[in-house]
Amino acid sequence: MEDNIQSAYQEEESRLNSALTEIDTVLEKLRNTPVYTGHEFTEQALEASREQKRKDLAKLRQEPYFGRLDFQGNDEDERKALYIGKIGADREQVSDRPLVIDWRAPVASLFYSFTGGAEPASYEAPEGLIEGLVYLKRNVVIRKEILERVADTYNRDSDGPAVSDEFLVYRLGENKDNRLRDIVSTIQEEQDKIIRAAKNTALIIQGVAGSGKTTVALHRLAFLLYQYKDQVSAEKMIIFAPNRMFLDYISDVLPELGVGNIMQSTFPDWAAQTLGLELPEQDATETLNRWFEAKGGMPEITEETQGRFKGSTVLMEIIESSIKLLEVNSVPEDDFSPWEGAVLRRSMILRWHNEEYSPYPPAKRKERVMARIHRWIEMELKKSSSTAAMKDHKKKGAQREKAYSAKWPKYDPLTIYKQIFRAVKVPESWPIEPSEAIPASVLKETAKELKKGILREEDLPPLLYIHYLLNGNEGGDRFDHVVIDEAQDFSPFQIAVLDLYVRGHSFTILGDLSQGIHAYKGVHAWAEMQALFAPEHTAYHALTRSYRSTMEIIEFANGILTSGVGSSLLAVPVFRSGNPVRLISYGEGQSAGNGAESGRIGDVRAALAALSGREYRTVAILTRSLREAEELYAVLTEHFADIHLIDGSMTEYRGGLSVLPVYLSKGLEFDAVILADADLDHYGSAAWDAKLMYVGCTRALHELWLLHNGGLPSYVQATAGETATGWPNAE
Ligand SMILES: Nc1ncnc2c1ncn2[C@@H]1O[C@H](COP(=O)(O)OP(=O)(O)OP(=O)(O)O)[C@@H](O)[C@H]1O
Repeated sequence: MEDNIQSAYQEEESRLNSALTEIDTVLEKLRNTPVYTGHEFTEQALEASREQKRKDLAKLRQEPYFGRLDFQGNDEDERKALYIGKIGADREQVSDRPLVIDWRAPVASLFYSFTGGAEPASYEAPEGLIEGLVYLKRNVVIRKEILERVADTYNRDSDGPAVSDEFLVYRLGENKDNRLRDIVSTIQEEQDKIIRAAKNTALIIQGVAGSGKTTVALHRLAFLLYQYKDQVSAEKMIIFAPNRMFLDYISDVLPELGVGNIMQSTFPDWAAQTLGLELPEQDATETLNRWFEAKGGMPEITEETQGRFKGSTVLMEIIESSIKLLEVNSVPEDDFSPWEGAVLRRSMILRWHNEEYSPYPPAKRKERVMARIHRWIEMELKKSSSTAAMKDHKKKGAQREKAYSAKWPKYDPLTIYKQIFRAVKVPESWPIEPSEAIPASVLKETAKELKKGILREEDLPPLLYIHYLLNGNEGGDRFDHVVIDEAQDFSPFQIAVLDLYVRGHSFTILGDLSQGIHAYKGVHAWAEMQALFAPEHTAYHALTRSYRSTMEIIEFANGILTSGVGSSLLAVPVFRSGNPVRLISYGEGQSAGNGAESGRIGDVRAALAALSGREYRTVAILTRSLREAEELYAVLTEHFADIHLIDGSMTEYRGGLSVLPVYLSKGLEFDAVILADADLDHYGSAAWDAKLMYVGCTRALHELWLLHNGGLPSYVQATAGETATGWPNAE
């Protein structure tokens, strides 16, 4: 066995050396080609492509490939060793295979989809299905041109039948810094299917915590750009994520995959920009506080809860019928007379409005009709009997034109939204009625807030929809693809509005219902979103394997899901074992008798000291509320100079030691997590409390400690059997 590993290493080292020499030769040639600086278009394009190649090869040199697949197609005479890397590279001389195959190429899909066994394997190529035998699947770790590791995950000649997880486990065991990383070398079959799914489908993905949803979505973007290079462009793809700090956290993955320029935004930021509105900065934090800091637990959520109602397609229908009525009744009742003796009949204006300009949306239509009226006035002016009369008509005409325009409905989204909710007076001639379908409590509350100028996140989809119905898609440009991460917090209305701005329903919608801690506005079942699309335009995938955490942590978190959340969407761990989850009661041992800092604060501090003393790069303390995070931070910052508080207003994620409320930890991960106050005083017995705790526990990669005051929620007790209790050195 040793000998095999040794010879595999030598074989790969020699192949690496020859690959590097080949890259150098091509690079040298490119560098010696004089840079074209002239004005000839074709030459400029060639120069741009040479420059891109210079950059790609310089990058490729550092880590030319990560995998090798030996494959022999049924029609081929011999098996070929295919080397797979993040960027493809051709050979210097003409050859039957490239120097490096791009991981997104059809044949590279075998590297991910092949799960072992003696049976032939196949992949979909442009020329049809190619079938053959896989002989070897090998992972090769190269860093800065040095071969560090060779691991065979399948060898037809010597191994058992299945592809082994050994290399994956090695990769998962590494510590994390402050950035999400690419996973090209270890993409799993279930993930690969999503990454390579056809473009024009609204993919809805339910994935357990740590199943790689965010990572997979980013790889999918890179794949779509490769596979559909003539149809899509990075500038027309967008990722929606919950907050700006999360966008910062994921910002390295696409550049690592050689992809740039993809837009990244939060829904409120994009909506505000599209609407040309300035949103008050504190809105999101204020909303979070309202739900998460409420004493006595989460208020009850029903379909009449503001967020749920405003995210529903019921409101969409109300808006649609309101705008239709407004449109039908928009042309003022009277004929238009710019001055005595000149009359433009309403019937003519109606003809323009209802026939000639009917393809335009209402606001544009009004603009066209008013421009036509303006031209009519100018023609009429020419008929004036004298210069003095013309001057007089011109003045009167301008005034009456303005007054006539003011009689039309005000085609401004916010005004119409306020009218629908009766936050402003509605002119009698405009038939916007408060619909009986709006629950009285929502009507009252919204009118009150709108009068005060308060706009919440849930007001944005309806505003955008009104904007779209009034103006159409103004820029005319649509997204080629939209990714929505943490989609369980999105409402059906949000998705429906986005669908108006995307070509071919091309969505990747990812989330986890068990992490639906924003249930006051998000979906409660994926069917709510699937219902928005025709069956042929949507597909559903479930990711059940969790890659982030150790088996111990996953099993513990599964216990919370079963007995607290009441969910059967349990995570299947990769076989990676670590320390047991630890439950520590305040005041026992470590900090007892430590003066003012005995008990809770002393214990949190001791736990942080213990965990940050190990070889972890990121450690987080998760509290139930922001206030508690702030309080702990104030004390801990005296002892840990490099600790930081995450409070929802950050735009950058720094890694290291962090304190944050559990609801802001969603999407992030840490080597070690200390869940402070994991007790009944902070987490009630409702499913929502269990979801919060589930989110907190599943942030940990290697180590999870729960600190509490003795009274544990039943869903923690139910799983306590598989944990360790008390301080490690007290055992
Ligand atoms: N195939 C894989 N190979 C190696 N690491 C993986 C793989 N899939 C996922 N991971 C790792 O698992 C962790 C979780 O991934 P990610 O954050 O994308 O999951 P998620 O489903 O979005 O999680 P959550 O819903 O809990 O936020 C990351 O560290 C990621 O690198």
